[in-house]
Formats: sequence, structure tokens, C-alpha cells
Amino acid sequence: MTTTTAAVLGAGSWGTAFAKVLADAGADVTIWARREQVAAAIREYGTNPDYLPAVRLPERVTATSDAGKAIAGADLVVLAVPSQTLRGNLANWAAFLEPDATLVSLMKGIELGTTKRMSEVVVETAGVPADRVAVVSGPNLAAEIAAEQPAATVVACIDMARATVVQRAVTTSYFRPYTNEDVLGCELGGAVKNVIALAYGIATAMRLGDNTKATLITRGLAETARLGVALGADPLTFAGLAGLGDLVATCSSPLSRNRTFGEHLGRGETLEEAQAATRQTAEGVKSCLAIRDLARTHNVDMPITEQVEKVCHEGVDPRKALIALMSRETKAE
Ligand SMILES: NC(=O)C1=CN([C@@H]2O[C@H](COP(=O)(O)OP(=O)(O)OC[C@H]3O[C@@H](n4cnc5c(N)ncnc54)[C@H](O)[C@@H]3O)[C@@H](O)[C@H]2O)C=CC1
Ligand SMILES: O=C(CO)COP(=O)(O)O
Repeated sequence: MTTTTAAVLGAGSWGTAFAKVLADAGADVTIWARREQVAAAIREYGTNPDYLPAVRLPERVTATSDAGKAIAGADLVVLAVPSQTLRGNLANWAAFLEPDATLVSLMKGIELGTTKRMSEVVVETAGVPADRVAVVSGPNLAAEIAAEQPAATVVACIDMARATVVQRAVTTSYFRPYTNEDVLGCELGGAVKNVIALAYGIATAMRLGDNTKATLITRGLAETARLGVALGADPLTFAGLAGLGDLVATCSSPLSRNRTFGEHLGRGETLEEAQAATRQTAEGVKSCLAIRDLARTHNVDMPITEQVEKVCHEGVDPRKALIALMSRETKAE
């Protein structure tokens, strides 16, 4: 069997941990880091000092700050930058892609303005057919994966043969990928769970109990599935790893940036204060706007998302948001 050559574009926590997964599965991996300083540290010391300082990367992982060098010759091109920056970045990278390279999106966001999913942005910006784009999504907190704690995930692609190739390329003793054809459902599950995790973080900071939290998870999943079905996703996807699995992991974990961000808001901080206090990407903060717009366009009721957007972007007090949620008209489950 020939060795997979992979480029991981983005040296944040998930890009770095995913590079380790690929290398542990046998691939030769080049990480692209925006800052040469980070690329040099990975090359010289085998660690990413900014994001996963305690994790030793396998020898098969190298790094560069020259995206063209990383992409040229790569069979798998893994995209791991913040969602709202994908379009601009990929426009610069597309020219370096090999003719049959598979593009793998790790990103869990919806584009502001266009309300497009990341795979849609990839198809549009890189000019590749949708069957060359795969999505990896599931309960995959980067620090836990980097510590080799067992976890499963989903590799979604409309081309099952390609999904299987990606699945093989990322299977290790601690990382177990399942294939799925429902790219739309997997991407929506990944993006909306970040918004629900913001609500969960707010509830945590407000010292609300387990009944409240279970209600948020369950009704959060209900509104995710409602949007998904309206857009054509398979409802079963939301009961799987990329739906319920990721929602539970993200809401329950203090490692989650979205939940942590929500805790800042729940303590009464403004959006700016919460942003200043947290350094890493909390995708739900921006995506809640795009998801709300998507829901309104398709006449889908997403009450938790609506209130999270109001707390984040309209300065609504979380206590008022909670009252608004609880005083809605009662209905059948
Ligand atoms: N961290 C995690 O546990 C997981 C993250 N994800 C998703 O992976 C994606 C990437 O997230 P992380 O690696 O966690 O983010 P991060 O916050 O750890 O790192 C983001 C990386 O992107 C770089 N970056 C920031 N602005 C940029 C720009 N304009 N252009 C190019 N690069 C830029 C940063 O320097 C950094 O290297 C997100 O969509 C996130 O939702 C998915 C699963 C797990
Ligand atoms: O997507 C994740 C786990 O699957 C990571 O969630 P956060 O971005 O909230 O840290």
C-alpha cells in the first residue's frame, strides 16, 4: 500500500491533534502554520507550543508556513482554520491542489452572510466537485484525542469510496471513524452544537441544575434536527456521533471553548469581555447569526439559537433570555 501524503492547513488545537492522528495512522504529514515561529517549533521540537505544548508529535509530522509547499503532492488536504476565514484562505490555496486530492473539512461553522456550510464553501472556492470533499465531525475534543483517549468520529462524503479512503487514513488504536453519506446532517450537527454549548455554558455559570442542562441538550438536538430535516438531512444523523455524540461531549466538557465562552457570558460579561478572556476559536459565537438566518429563511423554529444570538450580539441579559425561552407557548413534543 502506498503511504498517504497529507497537508493539514491550520495549526490550532484540532489541526495539530488531527495531524498526529494521521501520522499515527501511517501518513506523512505537513502542517501549515500561519506564523513561521509555530512551524519552526513543530519542526525543531516536535510540539506546538501555542496550542498543545504537552503533546509530542510523531516524527512523520513536519511543518511549514508556506501553504503551497504543504499542499503540493498531498493526497489529503485537511482544512482546519476558523470557519469565517476559510473562503479567503482557500482562494489563495486552490491553485496548489493536486488534480484528485481529497479535501477534508474539520471545521464546525456556518459562513456569515452566505449561510453556507464549510463543504459548500470548499466546492465554491476551490472549484472542485462535491464528491471530492469529506467532512470529519464527532465528539472529538482535541486535547483528549491528542492524549490518545479512545473516541469515535464520522467521515462524511457523498462518494462512499472516498469516505472509505479517508476512514482508512485516520484509523488508529484510539480514533475510530465511521463513514456516513449525509454530509449536510454531519456539518449541521457540528455547527449547531456549538450554539447549544454556549447556552449550556451560560446555564452552568448561572448555577442551573441537571434538569435544565438535560433540557437544553434534548431541545437543542430537537431544533438541530428540525433545521436538518428542513434542509434535506437524514434525521438519524442527529442521533449519531456527529449529532448527539458531539453535542453531549461539547456541552459536558470544561475543555470546550464554546461552553467556556458561554460561562463568561453567563457571569454577566459582555461579548468583548468574553472574547478578551478566551483566546481560541468559539465558532458558535459567529455561527449563531448564520444559523438563525438559515432557520428563518426555511421557517424553522430554533428558540435556543435565537436566544443565544440575542445574548451574544444584542446585549440581552441571559436571565431575560431564559424567561423568554420558558414563557413560550406550550406545545406537543
Ligand atoms: N479544538 C477542538 O477540539 C475541535 C475543533 N474543531 C473545529 O476545528 C476548526 C479549527 O479549530 P481549532 O483548531 O480548534 O482552532 P484554534 O482556535 O485552536 O486555532 C485556530 C488556528 O487558526 C489560525 N487562524 C486564526 N485566524 C486565521 C486566519 N485568518 N487565517 C488562517 N489561520 C487563522 C490560528 O492561528 C490557529 O492556528 C474549528 O472550526 C473548530 O470548530 C472541530 C473538532 C474539535
Ligand atoms: O468540536 C469540538 C468537540 O467535538 C470542540 O468544541 P469546542 O470548539 O467548543 O472546543
